Order: sequence, then structure tokens, then C-alpha cells
Amino acid sequence: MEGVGAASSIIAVIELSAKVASLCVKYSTAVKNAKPDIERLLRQLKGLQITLLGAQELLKSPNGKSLKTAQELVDGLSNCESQLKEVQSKLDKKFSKGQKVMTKLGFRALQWPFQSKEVDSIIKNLKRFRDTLSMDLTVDQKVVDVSQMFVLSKLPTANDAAFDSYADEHDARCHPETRTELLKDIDEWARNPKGKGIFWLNGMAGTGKSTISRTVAQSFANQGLLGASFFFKRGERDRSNAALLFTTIAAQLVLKEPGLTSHIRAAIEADPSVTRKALKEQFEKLILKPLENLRDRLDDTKTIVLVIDALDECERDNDIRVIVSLLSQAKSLSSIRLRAFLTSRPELPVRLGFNTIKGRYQDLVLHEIPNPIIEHDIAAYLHFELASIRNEHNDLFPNRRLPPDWPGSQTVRDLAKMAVPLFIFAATVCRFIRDPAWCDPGDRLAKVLEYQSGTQQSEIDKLDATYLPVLDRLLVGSEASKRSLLSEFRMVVGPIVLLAEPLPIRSLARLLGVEEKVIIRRLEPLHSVLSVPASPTSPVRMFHLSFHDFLVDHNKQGTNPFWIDRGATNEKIATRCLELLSDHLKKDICDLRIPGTARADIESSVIDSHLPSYVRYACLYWVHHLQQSNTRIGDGHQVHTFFERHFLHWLEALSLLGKISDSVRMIKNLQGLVSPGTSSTVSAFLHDAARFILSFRQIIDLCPLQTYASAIVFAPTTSIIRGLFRNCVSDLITLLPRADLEWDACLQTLERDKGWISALAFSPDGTALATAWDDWTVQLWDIATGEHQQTLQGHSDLMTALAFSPDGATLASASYDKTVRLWDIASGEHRRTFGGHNSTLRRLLFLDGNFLVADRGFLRITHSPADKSTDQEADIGPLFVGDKWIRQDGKNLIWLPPKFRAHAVAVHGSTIALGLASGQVGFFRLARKE
Ligand SMILES: Nc1ncnc2c1ncn2[C@@H]1O[C@H](COP(=O)(O)OP(=O)(O)OP(=O)(O)O)[C@@H](O)[C@H]1O
Repeated sequence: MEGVGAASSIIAVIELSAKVASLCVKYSTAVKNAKPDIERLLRQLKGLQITLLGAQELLKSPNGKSLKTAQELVDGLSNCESQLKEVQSKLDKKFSKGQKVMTKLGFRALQWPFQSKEVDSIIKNLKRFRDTLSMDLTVDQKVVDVSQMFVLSKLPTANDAAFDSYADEHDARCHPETRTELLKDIDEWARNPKGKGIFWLNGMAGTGKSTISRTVAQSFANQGLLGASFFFKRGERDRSNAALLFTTIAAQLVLKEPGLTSHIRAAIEADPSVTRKALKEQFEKLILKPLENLRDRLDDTKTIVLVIDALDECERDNDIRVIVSLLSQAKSLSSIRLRAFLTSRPELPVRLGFNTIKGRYQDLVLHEIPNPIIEHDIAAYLHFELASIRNEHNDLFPNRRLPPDWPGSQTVRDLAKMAVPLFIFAATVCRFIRDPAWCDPGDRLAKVLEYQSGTQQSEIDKLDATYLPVLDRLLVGSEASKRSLLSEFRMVVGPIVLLAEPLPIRSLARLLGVEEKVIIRRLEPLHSVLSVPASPTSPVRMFHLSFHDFLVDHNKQGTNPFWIDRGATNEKIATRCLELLSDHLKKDICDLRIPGTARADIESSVIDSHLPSYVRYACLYWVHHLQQSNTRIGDGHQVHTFFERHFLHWLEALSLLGKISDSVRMIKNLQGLVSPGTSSTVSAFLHDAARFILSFRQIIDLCPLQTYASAIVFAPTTSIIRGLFRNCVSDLITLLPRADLEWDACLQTLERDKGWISALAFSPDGTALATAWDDWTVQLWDIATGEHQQTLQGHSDLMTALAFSPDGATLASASYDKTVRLWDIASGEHRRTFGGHNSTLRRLLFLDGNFLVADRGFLRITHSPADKSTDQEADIGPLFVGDKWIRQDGKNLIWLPPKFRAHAVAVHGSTIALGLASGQVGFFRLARKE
């Protein structure tokens, strides 16, 4: 067999290195029992001198000697194999995560050495070894796997975002007698070669969209059509925003279409930071282009469907608009038919997004389906569920059997009527009636029916009817016991519905400073609205977000006894987070000791054990909760005192968690909370903190303990942080070098390999910078993080001026190519081109959104932003001065003789001032047109 064995030998070498590394780490941390075995093994391995580097070298220059070494290597490996297994099994018994760690290290080893060029040469070399080595895998297959592993390891993915994730395994699919027509329509849309690129299922909260999405995704997966699925979910870190949307989709696509691997890999190698770039860049480079490049490998009728659920739960409104706009481009692919199935509530940002792609999508409004159809579906579901509740009850309590026709078709109809159009009502009612924490199913059903109040219930009333039957039951006993129950409810359930990501009971108890048993007791009667896993280490989740909406609705403040004060609860969580961090954080929390230890070399189990999930949560989200509480920070505030003692510890912890770049935004957000007047010290601290992070973020990210070495050592001598934390400097440094006196004027440096800048502009809020380069491109930078966001391409000459619109949504660029272009910042799309002027414009300024003022006149920009018109004379505003002509409404009006040709022009209303070479200023005033 071609190449048999050789590839597996290199894999074996690498895995073995990983195993050695893993053993070393384990050896140094905890393993006492296996010590003699490990030492024996290490001696043996050292004797073989197997290093990753050595193996690589070996493969780079095959000759007689290296062949011999390779043979020795393989012999050595097989000798070690059995002992490794023996030791490993001992370790695995001690460490349930042992296998996981190994895989991770193996992965890391694989990521590190290879670029695709190298993979090619490795294949070549491996083939030359094939006669010498014999194991049972083909070269090509294994290398493809390696490549795929490389790509997968480089694409950050959102946990549990796919429709079939373990976490959401028990989430509902459509009951077979429901949504039949709708599901058929969706199937037909996906299969229709002339169908629109996007299907938008729009429906209000709880109408059943996510259930349909899951059913649709499952059905496409069964038919081999599903490319990827992503379920947004508010309150779940990775799934509540779009940062990992396209990388997660790309990772799923690689598994579905292995042919994409090399194209995605090439994109990552060309720009390793592409996975953190603006959505447009990620989508184009990681999805659109790789799919386009599949052209040669696929038959042209292939359909791939993406299912994206709950777009409204994606945090940034602009992102929603961009996602919709990008997905609408999928139709342009010639290699395959890419279809996107999207669902959302009918919220404004989503509607605005779809407004910009009119005619390019098919939609269906779920709550506008005629009531009888919805009622029929909900009744079918209720009928089925209630029958199964009856049977379960009768099996459990043969002496208290419910009649065989319970609850009767009229009751089912009444319930269905109460529910329309909310499936969530029916689902919660069934969970409530089934919940054994309550007395009899018949009583529970009667309780629900008490809330039946007329037919004209609003959506909000329906939420009351959904949740009050469950909650009202808690309010029993004396007034005092009701009060104590409500306060316990707010203390426990309030945080659960407001957390930025769900936590297990054990972590909740630590975070809230409440005993585990109190939480368990409080959640006991809430199993029909909260998913409470039996294990205290699995997260507690809401069954449905509408429970949150119901509890925090400020219109219910006086009427809903369970109402949760969002601001006060967030403030309490923030306070607890800071208390917890103050108790927990300290210098070198993972006991690494060596200041240069790279984060990448720290075993994740070590980080997990020193930064358990509640500490991790507190590190990442205390600022979020503070912001949500609208608290103001002044001198001496808890934040101030926390920072004065723990600022560096917090940075170290963030670095260990791989989240140091979040600190930039968190400090900025805190600066926004500072109350004017009483906060000069905390303001100065936060300013210093921002400078400190911007200057040292990169090294702290790589080596967490450099926080107390390089960062403190090289911070300027007047830095507040340097002053406060001077004693924390690593013991290894006994004399500090002379540092600058103050932070220098350079906040940070935005780097690009080559080229020079011909124009630049800040966005009005100062968060972005646009730079025009000599390769005729514009680059957009995120000022807070210093990261390059996206590149705008289109001009055919150097640019002379850039300007942002007042709302920061549009960028205008003027160029020697005699055009002005307008760009949509969020999507990076080119919107319009203004031509028709013969002169080069050197200054641009937006005026009230309708006009762009140039140094030679106005450009009218009132047309629909979706228009992609080019070189339209009519785009020139009412008055414009070209090189030789004064133009009005895009038409030549007055020819200017040479001595009246202006160097500078000012236009105000109908008056024009021409700055002439003679030094004189010539004025024109044109009569107003009627
Ligand atoms: N066709 C169906 N068959 C069975 N159960 C359903 C069906 N549709 C919805 N449900 C039940 O109703 C609950 C709420 O539906 P779902 O979560 O799909 O609503 P949604 O429209 O996505 O809500 P939101 O906009 O708030 O996310 C589901 O958890 C499920 O239990």
C-alpha cells in the first residue's frame, strides 16, 4: 500500500512527545503513586532522545543516517508502547481527565510544527521512508486528517451551538402532528434550485421557532443537506454574540465537506488572525471563498443548508444586520447552492437587516398563521402530552387512577385556546401538571384553568397565565412565610435568570454565598420552568427565555409578587463577585513559580483547579453586572479598593483564562461608570490601568506571570499601578532598570507589515480608525484592542481623504481616481460611488447625513443607502466646483477661465468662494431655483 505506515510513525512520534509532556506535567504536580513507573519511563524515553524537533529535522533531510534513526525510533516506540499503556492506565484511574489532557497536548503538538508547505514536504519524505517503516495507515489519509485537525484546532467554536449538542439534547422537536405544512414548505424551499437564498421564520416569543429550527436541522442532517447549525442563546457566553458564529459554521462545514480543509487552512495561514476579524472578513475568507473553491470537486447541483436560530438573541444590533446581509450573498456562489434558514423574533434590528435585502429572501410569520391551524397543532401536542401524564400517573398510583378519557377533549380545546399562539404556554403547563412536586394532576390542571380569562389576552397576559400557576403555588402559609419565600426566591432565582452564562448549583452557592441546600430547596418546586439537573456540577438553565422576560418586566413591578429588580440584583451579583475575587485571587495563583511560563504550556486542569468556575465567572462578568446595575463608581468605591489590592491578580487570572483582551473593554466600560465630581483618584487609576493593559497586554497574554515582571518593570515610574504593586515584582529581579517617567504619547501601535498611509480618520465615538494605504485599500482598526478589523477595496488610485458619518455607520473615501466612495462600516460593503467631478477632492466632511461636503462642493447622499449606483452625474450636489466648471445638480453651469480656476473652494448655500492663484478670492452667488 502506498505510504503505508510512514505517516503513522510521525503521528506516533508526536503523540509520544505529547505523552511525555503530559507525564512530566502530571509528575510534577500530583502523581505520587505512579512515580517509579514514570521515572523509569522517562529514563527510557530520554535514552531514545525523542523530541518533536528532532523528529521534524529527521523528516526534513532524509538520508541514510536519519533513516536509521527513524528505524530506531519506531523500535523504541514499540518497546515503550506497552509500558506507556500501563502507566497511562494508572494515571487515568487517578485522573478522569487524563485522556482529555493527552488529546489536547497531542493537538497542540500537531498545531505547532506544520505549515501546509511543510505538510507537502513531509508527505514526500514520508513516502521515502515507507519501505523502512511499516504500520497500517496510508500517508495521504493520515495527512488529510492532520490537516483537518489543524484547521479544527485553529477555528474557535461556540460550545453547544449546534442543533444536536449534548447540552440541548433534550430540547423539543416538533411533535409529529404539528407544523406539517410548514415543514414541507421549508423542505421545498431548500430543494428548489430557483428558491431564495434565505428563509426567514419570524415569530414572537414562545411560538415555537427554535423547536422548528431543531426539527428542520435534524431533517436536513438526515438527508445529508445540513452544512452547519448555530443556535444563538442569550445568557450563554459564546452563543449570545456573533464572535464565533462563522468560525463555528466553518468548523462544522470542514467536517461535512473535507474538501474545504485546504482552502480554509490556506486562509488561516495567510492571516492567522482572520478568526478574530470583522464578520465580513471571516465570512468571506472562511466560508464563501472556500466554498467557491470547491467548484471543481462538487457536482453543481449540491445543496448545503445553514440553520441559524434566534438571530434576535445575538447581542450587537449591527452584527445582526451584517449577518443577514452576508448570508444574502451566498446566492452568488456558483459551486453549490448555499441556503440559510434563519429564525428570530420580529425585533427591530432583525427587521432592519431584512429591509436591506428586500427581494432576496422568503419569509413566514409564525404568529400570523391562521389561529385554527395553530390551535390544531397545540391541541395535538396537548392531547399527546396529557395522555402520557395520565398513563404515568395511573401506573404510579393505581388506587387514584385518572379516568381513561382524562382530561377530556373540551379541556384540551380550552387549554389550546388559552395557549394560541404560544407553544411555550402549552409546554410549561404540561411540565407543571407532570411535576410530582405538586399534588394531583387533576388539581394542577384545574389551577391552570383558573387563569383562563376571556379570549382577548395580550401576549403579556399569556405569559402571566403561563408562569403564575407555577409560581402562585409557592405562596402558602402566613404572610411572614410568604415574605421569606419571596426574598429567598429573589436571592436565588433572580441571579439565575440574569447570569451571563448558566452555572451549576455548586458554583451558584459559592457565587451567591448561599448554602447549596437552600438553592436546592428553592429550586425544588420550579422544575417546570427551570431545568435543574440532578448533578450539582451541571448548569441550571431556564427552559425558556420568556421566564426571564416575565420576571423582569418593569410594568409588573407592582402587580407581580415575583418581580425581580434587575438593577438591584445585578448590583448584588457584582458585589458578590468582587468579594469572592478579593478572597480568592493572589499572585501566581497556579503556583507556576517561573515568571516566563507560557500560558500555552499550563495544563488546563491546573488552571481549572485554581480558578474554579465561580471564580472564573466572577473574573469575567463582574463588570457586566456592574454595568447592568447602573451603579456609579467614585473614589473609595468597592471597585476602587478591589483594584488597589488585586488589579494585577485579576489581570493574571484573565490571562490564565485566555481572556486578557476582554480587560481592555472592561476598563473602558468602568470608565463610563465613573461618577463625575467625586472620583478623581479612581479615574486616574482607570486611566493608568487602560494604558498599562494596552502596553503590556500581549506579553501578559503569552506569559501570565509577566504581569509582575516585565509589565511592572517597564511601566513608567509615575504609573499608579507601578507604584502600588512595586512589591509584587518577581523576586528574581533585584534592581529595576530606569523606566520612562510617564506613559509616552504613543497609546499603542497598530502594525502592518508594509506600506504607508495616505489618509486617516477616527470614527466619531473614537472606537475605530480608518487608514488609507498606498495599495489603495482602506483598513479599519478597533482602537480599544488594536486589532485590524477589515479591509475595504475598490479604489483604483491613492486615496486623498477619509471621513466618517456622524453616526459612525458610513465611511467616505476620496481618491486620485476622481471618485468618492461610500462604505457601510458594519458590513464593509461598498454602497455608492460618486463620479462626475474632474478634480481630486482632498477634504471630506459629512453634513447632517444628507450631504457630504468636499473641498469643492457638496455631494448629495440622500438616496437609499442600498443603491449601488456608480458614476452618476446626478449624485453631485446642488453646487460643485470642478477644475474647469461650476456645476449645478450634476450639470456643467459655468466654465472657469484659467485665472479663475481655484486652489481652494468654499460653498455655502448658493454662494461660492474661489481661492485663486493670484491670492484673490472670487465670489459667485447663483440665483435660487424656484
Ligand atoms: N411543534 C412543537 N411540538 C412540540 N412542542 C413544541 C412545538 N413547538 C414548540 N414546542 C414547545 O414550546 C416551547 C417553546 O418553543 P420555542 O422555544 O421553540 O419557542 P421560540 O419561538 O423559539 O421562543 P423564543 O423566541 O422565545 O426563543 C418549546 O420548548 C417546546 O417545549
